[in-house]
Amino acid sequence: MTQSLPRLRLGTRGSPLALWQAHAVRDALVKAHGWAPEAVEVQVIRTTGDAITDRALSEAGGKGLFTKELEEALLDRRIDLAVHSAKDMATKLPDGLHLVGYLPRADVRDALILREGSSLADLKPGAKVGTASLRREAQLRRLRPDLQVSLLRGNVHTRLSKVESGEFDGTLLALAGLTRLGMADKASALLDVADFLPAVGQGAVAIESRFGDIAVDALLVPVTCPATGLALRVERAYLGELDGSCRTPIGGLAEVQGEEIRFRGVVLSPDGSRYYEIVRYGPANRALELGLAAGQEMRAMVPADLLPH
Ligand SMILES: NCc1[nH]cc(CCC(=O)O)c1CC(=O)O
Repeated sequence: MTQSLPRLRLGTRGSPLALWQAHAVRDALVKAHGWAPEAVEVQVIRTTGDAITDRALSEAGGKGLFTKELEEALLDRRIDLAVHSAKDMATKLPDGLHLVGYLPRADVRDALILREGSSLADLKPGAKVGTASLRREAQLRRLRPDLQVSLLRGNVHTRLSKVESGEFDGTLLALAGLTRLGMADKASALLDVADFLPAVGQGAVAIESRFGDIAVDALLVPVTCPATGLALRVERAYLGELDGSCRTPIGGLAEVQGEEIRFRGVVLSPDGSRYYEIVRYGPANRALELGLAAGQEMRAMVPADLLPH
């Protein structure tokens, strides 16, 4: 019997990181279903976020910049699934789309990449650190108010080369991204989540589909990681209660331990001088409620100049 190929079209951005993630989803699907590799086609779609390289993404409109064109392709039925870094996704998805699968989450920590040295303490007073993330900037300033933190955008390779060339003394990147690119050895230090919380969704690959496309969704059942899905439900509910516009430094991490979920969230002033933290526990079957309650509690605690009320 001949089969019409491909069975499934995956949409992805074209960055090396995004391609790695899409291929990981393809490989998992092919393995789980015993398909030929050609059964899953990876389609590269350029997004607005890929075209903007000269300013902080928070200034260019924040979340959604890396997903809009992929979501349009999904809605137009040009692809069947979109593969994303969960971290890059807005908390509100367009009508008709939902997240249906998650690969097992990688290490969630941020890595510090230094020109010289092996810990945050090795940066000299006044050293220049580049990042485009408000969350990383604020947490770094909180720990080291003496550092000069400035805008450094671009893909992982660009950022690393600006540290190597001496333009910056250091930068921060998600360890998960470095690892996927085979560059985990570039990490000079890993920042403990106890004093440096990752972004909501960091380290997780999320798969989006059209609502009601149950035949497609069913194909993801054997590849999706339930614990990662629960953690992301908590984190995304928390973030959704707060801001979503990317203009406030926000961190959040849910950890599933058996039947229980532990969530910790932080909000900071951009200069790191003000710091608000919340820790909450809840049963795994109330993940959404846990995230919503954490977000509401945080919102009640944070002054209006940090979070528009
Ligand atoms: N904002 C870009 C982005 N989106 C996801 C990752 C890393 C991979 C992940 O967190 O899953 C990165 C790079 C970075 O922040 O260093």
